[in-house]
Parts: sequence; C-alpha cells; structure tokens
Amino acid sequence: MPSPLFSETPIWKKLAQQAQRFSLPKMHLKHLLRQERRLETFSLNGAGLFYDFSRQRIDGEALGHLIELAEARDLRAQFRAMMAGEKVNVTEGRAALHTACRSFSDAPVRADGKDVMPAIRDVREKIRAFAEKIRGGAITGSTGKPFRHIVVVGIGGSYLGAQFISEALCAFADRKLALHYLANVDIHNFGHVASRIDPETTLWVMISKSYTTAETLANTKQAYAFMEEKGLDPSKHVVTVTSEGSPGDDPSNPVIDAFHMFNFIGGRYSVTSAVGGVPLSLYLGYERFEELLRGAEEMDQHALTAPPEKNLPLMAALISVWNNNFLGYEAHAIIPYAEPLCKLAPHVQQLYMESCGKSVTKDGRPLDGKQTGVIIFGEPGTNAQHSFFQLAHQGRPFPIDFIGVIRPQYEQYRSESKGVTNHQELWANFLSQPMALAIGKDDENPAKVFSGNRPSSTILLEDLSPRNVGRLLAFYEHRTVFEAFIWDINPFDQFGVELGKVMASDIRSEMVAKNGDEKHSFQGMDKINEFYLEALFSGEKWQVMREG
Ligand SMILES: O=P(O)(O)OC[C@H]1O[C@H](O)[C@H](O)[C@@H](O)[C@@H]1O
Repeated sequence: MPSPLFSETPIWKKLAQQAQRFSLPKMHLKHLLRQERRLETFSLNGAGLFYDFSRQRIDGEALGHLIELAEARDLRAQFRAMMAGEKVNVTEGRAALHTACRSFSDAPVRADGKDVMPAIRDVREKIRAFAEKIRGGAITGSTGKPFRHIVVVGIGGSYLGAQFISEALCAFADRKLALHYLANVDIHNFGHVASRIDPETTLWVMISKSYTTAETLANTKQAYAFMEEKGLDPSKHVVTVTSEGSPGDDPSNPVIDAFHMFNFIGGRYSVTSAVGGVPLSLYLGYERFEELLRGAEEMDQHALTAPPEKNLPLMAALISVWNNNFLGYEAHAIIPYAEPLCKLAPHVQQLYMESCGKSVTKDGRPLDGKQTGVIIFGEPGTNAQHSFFQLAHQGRPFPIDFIGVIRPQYEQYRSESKGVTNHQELWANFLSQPMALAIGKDDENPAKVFSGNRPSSTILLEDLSPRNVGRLLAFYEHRTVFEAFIWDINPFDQFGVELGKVMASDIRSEMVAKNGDEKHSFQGMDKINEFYLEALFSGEKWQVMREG
C-alpha cells in the first residue's frame, strides 16, 4: 500500500488550520519572542550542534502537530531503512548508503545482501596510504619533482562537496599545496587554472561517478593535451575516482592510482566517499578527513536514534516543510557568519534542490509543485547584508539559516575597531540580523517601516574543526532526506537533469557537422537555435548579421 499523499492526510489538514492562526497580528514574531523560556523551548542540542528555532513562526501547539507529522510519515523508520541498505532509491533500484562511508563501527551494512563495509574500509586505507605518499614526496610527477598543485576535475556532486569542505578547512591545509577546481566546461575555467599551475608539479584528480559526464570528459581531454604539450607523461600526473566498471575504470589507461566509489552512493551525497576523500586527504591530510567522517558519523547516529522532538535534522526538516507548505515561503537562504563556510550554500543548493526538486512521489503519483522543495541560495554574512538583505528585510520574505561559530580558526589576529575584534563585529551582526528580521520597526515614513515577522533559525558551532564541519555536512544531508520522506519523493534520483543533456547532444551533432563541413547549414533546426548557432559560427560576421 503506498502511503497517502501528504496533502491528503489528516495531519496536513491540521497543520493548514494551524497556519491560519499565524496570520493573526497577535502571532507576529515580536509577540512570540516575548514568551517565557522561548529560547529553551525552541532550541536543541545534539551531535555538537546547537539548533535554535525560537525565531521561527511557531508555537507549542504548532510544534506538537509537526512532531505528529514526523510520526505520521514514519520518518525515523524511513531513515533507518536508508542506513540499513534497503533500496530506498526505488526508481533506480539502489540503496543510498552514504552513511556507510563514515561508519567506524564493526557492524556490517548490507546492500543486495553483501556487506559493503570491507570495501569501504579498503578504500579509506588506500586513500590514507596514497595521500601520505603524495604529501611526503614519495610519489612525484614525471620529472621527479614533488607535487605542489592539485587540480580537481569534476562537476556537480563530484565537485561541490569537496569544494565546500576544502574551503571550510583551508586553514588546516598544507601550505605547500595549492588546490584548484576545474568543473565548468567553459574554457575560461581551464585557462584560469592552467595559468596558475606549474605543470611539472601538478597532480590531476579526475572525479566522475559515471565517467560519462560531457564536461568532465572534455576537461580531462584538455588536461591530457596540456600535459602532453608540456612534454609530461600523464600516467604520472593523473589519478581517477570513479565507479567500478565505469568507462574511466580502465586499466589500459595508465594512471598513478584509481579509487572506487560505489553505485549505492549518490553524487551529491558522496563527499564522504573517495570523491571527497581523495582531494581532501591530499590537501588536508588523511587524519583531518577522517575527523570529518567521524563528525558526520556522530550526526548520522543522532539522526537515527534521537526522538523527533530532540532530533536536529528532523526538526529542521519539519520547520522547513512548515515554512514551505503551510506558511507559503518559496525560498530558503543559508547565511553562514563564517567565511570558511562560503561554499556551504552552493553545496546545499545542489544537495537539496536536486534531491527535493521533484514532481511525483517515489511511486510516480503527481504532486503539485508546492509540495516539494524550495529554492536554496546563500552567501556568507556580513557580505550578504550588503548585497541582498534589503529584500530580506523589506521585500519578499524568506526563511534563513544563520550559522555562527564561537571560536574562529584564526584567533591570533585581535586588533580592535570601535572597541571590538573583527570576530566580535561579525557576531554583532550575526545577532542583530535575525532580531531585526523578526521584530521589525514602525516609522512615520513608510519607506522606513520594517514589517518584521520574518523567520530564521540559528545554528551554532563551537569552532570550525574538521569534526564540526562533518557534523554540519551530515545535518544538511539528513535535513534534506527527512523532507523528501515527508513528501514521499525519492531524494536520490535526478531525472530532471536529463532533458537538457539530450538536447545538448542534438546541438552538438549539428556543431560536429559544421566543424566537418563549413558549408553545413543549420536550417531545419528550430529558428531560435539556428539564430544562435549562426551567431557562434559567424565570428566577425556577427556584427554584420545584427546590423543586417
Ligand atoms: O560524477 P558524475 O557521474 O560525473 O556526475 C556529475 C553530476 O552530473 C549529473 O548531471 C548530476 O546532475 C549530478 O548529480 C552529478 O553529480
């Protein structure tokens, strides 16, 4: 029996009724915040994170119904099934076992009846040994020099997670190593990287689960051509991370080493597999990568075992669904008051929007668009305040996650301005923004009125250690899947990215024909694309065409 559509359940009706109460003036956040013990009642501690949702538009009664929702949709049972290796990715007939990547327990985890842990432990061990050899100079490039640059070639899930973590932890990186990312097929990305590396001391890490992604293949070819042009032997400068048996898992193409990821790990959930493990261990050292895994494992265990009312990612998912489905917010911002978390929002953007941007339940029943994910975006504070916060305060409202860190990675720089350190100045803003959004302000001048009643959560970390970053990473992963479980959608497939790829392939064929025969005409294509292809191939004639 498929579970009923969320919108057809009794709990949906109850929550919709609850939401109506919140349109009353007395439910404005400026009043709710005066409730006694507001912070204690609406905040949670767990797995090293503090999650404060006291400035969400919620009260005890609404919260009670949200907890009921968690039970009604059996969220923890679904999560348990995921961690136990059941085929929760139903449309692709696969398990989703990213949590196994950071399991350090002796317990087996089975996918298709087979314990996946031995293979996972082997990969970790292989990464450790490899990273030590590269960092220690035991493996060198083809001219015998130790590696000083790492270029990570990959896109989407084979890029964003590693970029988020490497930025978050770059204070711990080996100063002798520079890390570069080559994701975009745009030649400007390649040109930029090529102009900043020393080819002889560059290690290229080619990451692709499928090894069929057009952008990554094009960039890989570009890199090989570049090395060959410099007289270097690519087999001494390239390492691959891909699934077993993929086109890139090819022994006839010699590389320094090849690392496997597994088909039961989705791209956007793969940063704790070899996809993140190889580049991050090279850049930060394996021990730090392992600390990150241990932090993620703590959050996994918390999400698995804590009851809904104490479960951080589950509560965050409930609040998110409340804001989206019942209070009607269509976007959600992630604003870390911590520059090292500058790539958290792009990572969560893929993680969440690829997972929750669906239009049918996992068994194919249509959902109206409002019953799945919202738009995620974000930038670090205070930068965001000086760019788009005008709209956050006086324009269209959207919920925000404010993320703060008690101790910065750089505690040694303590000069003061206006009587406070930079970190304290940052905190003054980190504290003022959620309050200003919640409380608002009246003014005789309508242009200076702040309506307030704009919800936010605050997530606090003690510091930005690898362990805490791992906890934060897993928090967002689990928040994402809990939301998907509420809607009964599959957070592990991404068919929505296919149509554009197929159309690109048709257009590519036209380009191939033109490259082979300059007389090839684009006529017969749809008129709009014909116009643009003519423009691309016209070169200097473009101006003439426009004038004509
Ligand atoms: O790792 P790859 O197979 O190269 O895939 C890279 C990325 O491309 C796809 O288009 C998907 O949208 C992503 O989920 C995936 O992570």
